[in-house]
Amino acid sequence: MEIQVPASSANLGPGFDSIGIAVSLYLHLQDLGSSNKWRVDHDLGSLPHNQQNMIVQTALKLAPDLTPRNLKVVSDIPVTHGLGSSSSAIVAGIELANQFANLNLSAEEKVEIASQIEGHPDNVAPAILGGLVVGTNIGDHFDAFAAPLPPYDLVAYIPEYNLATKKARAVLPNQLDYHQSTHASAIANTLVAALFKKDYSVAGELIEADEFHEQYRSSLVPELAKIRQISHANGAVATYLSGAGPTVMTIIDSEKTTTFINAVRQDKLNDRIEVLHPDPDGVVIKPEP
Ligand SMILES: Nc1ncnc2c1ncn2[C@@H]1O[C@H](COP(=O)(O)OP(=O)(O)OP(=O)(O)O)[C@@H](O)[C@H]1O
Ligand SMILES: N[C@@H](CCO)C(=O)O
Repeated sequence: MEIQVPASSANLGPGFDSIGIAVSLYLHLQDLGSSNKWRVDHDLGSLPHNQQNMIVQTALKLAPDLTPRNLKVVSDIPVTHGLGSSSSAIVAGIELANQFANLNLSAEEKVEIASQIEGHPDNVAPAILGGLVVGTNIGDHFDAFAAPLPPYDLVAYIPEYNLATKKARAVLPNQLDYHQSTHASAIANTLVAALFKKDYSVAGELIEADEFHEQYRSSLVPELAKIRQISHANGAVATYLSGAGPTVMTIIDSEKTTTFINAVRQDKLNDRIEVLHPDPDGVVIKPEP
């Protein structure tokens, strides 16, 4: 049995902590059978190989008596880079418990549990449901709704350096001025309407009008301003900071992607670039090959 979880790109500008899209990079979790203690094979750097691994920790939160297993993780999702690596691990752990403890969780229950663990639904909800998702917590429960899939390429510029979400949240202000917060919220509300109406010209403008987080984080990610400028010159829909960064995401018509990437390279921006697509499926269970 293999569990496949997509990466996710959160915020889309003003959708801070509430909007995210599943994208075509994947974490694959293979079950290699039961064991006397938990073992997680992976080549993802310093992440734990034992019970402390976030995937196992999440599974044990749901099913504390789960029999230990040998697991293998293969993932294209860069860790601490703003593409939802922690959410992919949490969702894989929930699915692991779901499968081996026969929890029979519905998709809604998985979103609820994953959002409680992560604290906000913007990465976990698309990683579970697939596609573009808008959601938040109301009281003690989470609601999430799927919006139409944008028919564009998502070009991820992935700087080499890491940026932990904790560090990128620490630079945010403790308070926002009343008028600034109502305007920031109005921008986000109008973005959601434009996304559901598939008016991507207006949506692009609103994605770049964020007043919640990018201005505070931009000094941590100098590539954001540079790539935004290049994307404007190349007719992109919008460029935004993916999740907490440092990945910079550009939404662009596929016919313009190659020219845009060439322009990025000409500007001596030499880090990893991935041309991604919205993932419509979310977490998927695959039988043994
Ligand atoms: N494949 C994995 N297996 C186990 N734990 C993981 C895995 N990927 C990520 N993690 C955990 O998630 C942490 C990174 O989470 P963090 O929220 O800082 O970054 P991110 O999820 O990649 O970015 P963002 O939330 O901005 O999209 C890692 O330090 C590790 O603890
Ligand atoms: N909405 C979150 C996404 C990363 O977890 C943030 O920007 O901090």
